[in-house]
Amino acid sequence: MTTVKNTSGARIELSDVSKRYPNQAVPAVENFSMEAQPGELIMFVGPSGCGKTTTMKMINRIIEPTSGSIKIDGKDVLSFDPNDLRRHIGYVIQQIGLFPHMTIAENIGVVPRLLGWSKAKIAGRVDELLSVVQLDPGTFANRYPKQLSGGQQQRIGVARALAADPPVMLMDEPFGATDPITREKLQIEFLRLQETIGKTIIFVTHDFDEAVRLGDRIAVLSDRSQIEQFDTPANILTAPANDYVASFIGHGAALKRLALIPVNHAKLGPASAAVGRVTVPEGDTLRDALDALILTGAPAIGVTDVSSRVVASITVDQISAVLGAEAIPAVGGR
Ligand SMILES: Nc1ncnc2c1ncn2[C@@H]1O[C@H](COP(=O)(O)OP(=O)(O)OP(=O)(O)O)[C@@H](O)[C@H]1O
Repeated sequence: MTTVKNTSGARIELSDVSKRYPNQAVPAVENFSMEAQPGELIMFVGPSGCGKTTTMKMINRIIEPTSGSIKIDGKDVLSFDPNDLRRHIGYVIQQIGLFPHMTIAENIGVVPRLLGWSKAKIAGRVDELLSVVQLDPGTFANRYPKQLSGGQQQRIGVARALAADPPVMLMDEPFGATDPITREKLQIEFLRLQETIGKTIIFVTHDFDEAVRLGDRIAVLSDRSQIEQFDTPANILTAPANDYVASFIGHGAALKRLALIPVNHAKLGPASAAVGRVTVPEGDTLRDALDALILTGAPAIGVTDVSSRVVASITVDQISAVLGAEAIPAVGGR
């Protein structure tokens, strides 16, 4: 399960939660139960309309549940004042929602201002958060949102959600509107950030690859937010609970699993067997190694240690062996 890390997160418990919108024959969410541990990054993944967003928005009461209970660190969310609750839960959405007439610094400072922080404390926090999301405070603090790229705006959205250091973050397709390269960059940065902040995060996505890349655990949801499987990415890829989950994973489950396994988990060959100049660092994934082997066409490539010395070699067969009996799917599949 989840690796132990620093956490400033809270436990979230949803018990038997249902939501029926007015005049709807079927509930949007029916008897949903789940627990997220402090510091866990939980992905909700499922097709459009299955109830992911409704389920998530009930946690900060943007949508009120029809029945069931939701607790944060044991406290029922219905016992909070809704505005107070929302100030203590970071919220990041795809449309970003930055205020166009406010500078970046003012945007990030919105919640701290509402909480009555001093100007000096807010300014310090803004600088700190801009650095955390890898934007230079001197360059960006006084710009307006339209003077930033989409990826930069999305980083500001994350910084703003973190401003008051909330224990819980809700993220609704936060990187959905960015191009694939920016998206991957944001995902990697976000993972690095979560390593240090350890929030409890519920993250909604359509994209199974994103769920695999980011999640400590993934909830695969079907209609009415029914949980088809709730487990680690590796377990879901290795043993999908049913045909629904298997079809959601799609083709190339083996390749996705490779993206979770470091090169040094394979039984490597001697450094002397490496052919050509292309190498792969031992901390990279088997997916990276396979890509490099396919790209070069070499029978074996070098594996390097932290000081970039070639210390071993790796072949396609050695990668296959890690996956056991599973065959590696055709090149090009993902
Ligand atoms: N305000 C509303 N009134 C009535 N029905 C609604 C309302 N909001 C959502 N629904 C319905 O509830 C179901 C779940 O919607 P929800 O937005 O939670 O799904 P989702 O999985 O997040 O979808 P998407 O990925 O497309 O955002 C859908 O059938 C939707 O049409």
